Amino acid sequence: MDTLSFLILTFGFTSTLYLYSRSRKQSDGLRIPPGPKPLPLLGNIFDLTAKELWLKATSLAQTYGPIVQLSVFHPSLSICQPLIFLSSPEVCLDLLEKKGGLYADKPKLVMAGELCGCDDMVAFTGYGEQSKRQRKLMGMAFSKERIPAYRGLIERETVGFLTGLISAHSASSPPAPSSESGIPARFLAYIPLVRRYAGQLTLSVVYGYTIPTSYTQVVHDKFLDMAEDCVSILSNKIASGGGIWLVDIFPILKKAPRSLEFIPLFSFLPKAREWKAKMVEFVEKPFEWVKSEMQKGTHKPSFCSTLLDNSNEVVPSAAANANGKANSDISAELLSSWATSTSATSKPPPAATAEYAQFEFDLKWTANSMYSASGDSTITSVMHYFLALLEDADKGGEVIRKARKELDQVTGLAEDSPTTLKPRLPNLSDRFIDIEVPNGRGGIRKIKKPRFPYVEAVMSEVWRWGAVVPLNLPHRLTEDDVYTPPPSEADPYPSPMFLRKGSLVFGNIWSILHSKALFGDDAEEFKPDRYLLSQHEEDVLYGSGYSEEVVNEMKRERKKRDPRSYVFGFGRRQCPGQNLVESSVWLLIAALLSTVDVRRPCVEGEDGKERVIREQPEFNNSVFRTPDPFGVDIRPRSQKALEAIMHAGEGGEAEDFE
Ligand code: HEM
Repeated sequence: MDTLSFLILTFGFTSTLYLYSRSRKQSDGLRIPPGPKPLPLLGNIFDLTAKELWLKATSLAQTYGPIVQLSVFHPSLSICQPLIFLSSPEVCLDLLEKKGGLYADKPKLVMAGELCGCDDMVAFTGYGEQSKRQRKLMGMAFSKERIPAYRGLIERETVGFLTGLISAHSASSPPAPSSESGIPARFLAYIPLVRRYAGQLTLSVVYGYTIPTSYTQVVHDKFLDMAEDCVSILSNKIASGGGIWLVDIFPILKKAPRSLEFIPLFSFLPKAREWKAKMVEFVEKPFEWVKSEMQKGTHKPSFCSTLLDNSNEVVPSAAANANGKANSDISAELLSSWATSTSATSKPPPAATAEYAQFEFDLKWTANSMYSASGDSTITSVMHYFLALLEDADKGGEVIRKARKELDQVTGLAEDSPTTLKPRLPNLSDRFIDIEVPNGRGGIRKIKKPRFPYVEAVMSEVWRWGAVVPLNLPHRLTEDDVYTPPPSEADPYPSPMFLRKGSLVFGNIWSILHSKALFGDDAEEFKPDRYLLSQHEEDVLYGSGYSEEVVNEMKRERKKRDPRSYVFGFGRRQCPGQNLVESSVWLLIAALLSTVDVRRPCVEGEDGKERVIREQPEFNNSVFRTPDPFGVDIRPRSQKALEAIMHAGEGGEAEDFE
C-alpha cells in the first residue's frame, strides 16, 4: 500500500466509525460503572499511569466504589475501549469467579499478540480450546500431587542460593566496585542470585536444563539472559499502561508502509518487529535444545522431554487407542514416572500428523509461558521478603526473633540449641506434621498441621504486603453483563450497572490486600502476627470433637483473610504455578530466616564515620511490583549457620532427590 492511499483509508475508516458510533445505543438505559469524567474523544487516557496504576485504581475506588470504569476514547464512541477495575473481594468473586465463563477471555491485542508474536503465550490466549489444552498440560506438571516430586530440586537450588549469598558477602571476596547508584556492589550481589535461583528452578522442571556454572560464579547464561530480556520487554514495554496501543484501537495502522515509520505515530512498527524476533527465539531455542539433547540421548527428564518422549500416549487420537485408557490417566502415570526418574529414555520419533504438530505447538508455548511467568513473580516475592526484613531490622528484629524461635527447635541453629541436635538447614519435610483427631462423628480427621505457624505467617504477609501482581492480568468480558455491586461507602445505594462486552477487566489485587476492612487499620504495616490462630481457632481447626460444619465454616472465614485467595488471580485464569511457589518460596524464606541476618548497608563517609544507606524503593515495572534494585547487607547469622550452609552445599540433604 502506498503512503497516500494508506492515509486516505485510515481517515475514511476512523470517520466512519465516529459517525456510526454517535448513533449507537450503549447501555440499554442502565448506568455504566462510575469513574472520572472522560475527555471529549480522548476519554480517560490521562487517568492511566504507566507507573503503579494500582495506586491510582485504588484511590479511584475510594471515590467511586468497588467498580470503576475508565475508557480509552470517549464512551460514546464505538471504538472506545472500557477498562474496568474491580477493587473489592466481593466484586472480584461475583464477577471473575462466579461468572467465570464470561470473564475468562483475554484481550485480542494487535500489538502484543499479532505484531509482537505473543498470541500463543498462555496469559494471552483467548478462552477456548487452546487455553484449555495449555492449562491441562500445566495442571499435569503442577498439581498438588506432583509437587513433592520437585522436593530435591527445590532443596538443591535453595542451598545453592544461600551458598552464593554467603560467598558474595564473605570477607575474603575481592572488594566489589560501586554500582551506578553509589551503593557498593556487594550489597546488590543478591539480585543476580535471586534471578538465577528463580530461572534455574523452572529451567530444570520445564526443560531439564542446568546452568553450567555454580552459584558462586558470575553467571551469564544464554537462556536466563534471554528470559530476562523478553519478560522485561513484555511487562515494561509491550504491556506498559494496560497494554493498549493505538494500533489495538485502529488495527489498520499496522498496514502502514515502512516509508512512514519515521513519524512517531508509527514508531511502534519497527519496535514490534524487533521484539517479535526476540520472542520467537525465546520460545524456540530452549525447546529445540531439549529436542536435540533427546536425539543425542543426553537429556535430563523434564516436563518437555517426558511429554515428547511419550507423545503417542498424550496426543488425543493415539491415546484413545492406547489400551482404552483415558488420556488423563495416562498423563498422570506418565508424569509420575518422569519426576521420579533420573535417566533419559529414547523412543523412536513420533509420526508427523496434524495432531502431533498441534501437540508440539501447545507444548512449546506452554513451556515458554511457565518459564516466563515464574521468573519475575518469584524474584519479586524474594525482594519483598528482603524489604520487609529491612523494616523489621529497623524496628528491632521482632519478626526474625519469633521465626527463629520456631525454626531453631528443629534446625538446632541457635547458640544454645542442645548439642544433640545436629545443626542443619530446614527442608521441605519439616513444614507439616500429620495429625489425626476424632471428627465428632466417631471417625477420624487427618490433618496436615503447619509445624512453624509464625514462618507460615511471614510468607502470607510477604505476599499480602508486597502484592506481586497488583493489578492481576487483564481478563476480557465476552458478553454484555449486568451487575449490582454490594453497597459501599462511596456508593451506599447501588443500582444495576451495564458492563460492556469487550471490556478489559482488572482485579485490583493491591487494593484488596491493603484493605483496612479486611486486614485492619495497620494494613500498610508488615505484621505476620495478624494470621496467628486464637486459642479457639486452634481448638476448632486442630482439636477434637468439632463437627465438619463448624470446621469448614472456620476455614471459610479464614480463607477470606488469606492472601492466597487473591495473590494468584481469579477464576478460570488463576495462576497455575501456585503449588510450586508455595513450596519453593516457603523453603527459601524458612532457610533465609534460619541462617542469615539482613541489615541496611553501611558505608564509610568522607569524615570516616559510618553512614546507613536508607533507600525508598521505586516500583517501575507495570505488571509485577518488582522494586528497583536496593542494597541489602546479608551476613550469616553465626558460625554455626555458616557451617550448616557449607555442609549442605557439599552434599548431604541437597542431593536428596525423591
Ligand atoms: C509468587 C509467585 C507467583 C504469583 C504471585 C503469581 C501470580 C499470578 C497471577 C496474579 C496471574 C494472573 C491470574 C489471572 O489472570 O486471574 C498469574 C498467571 C499465570 N501464572 Fe503465576 N504467579 C506466580 C508464580 C508462577 C509460577 C512459578 C508459574 C509457572 C511455573 C506461573 C505461571 C503462570 C501462568 C502460565 C499464568 C497465566 C495463566 C492463564 O492466563 O491462564 N506463575 N500468576
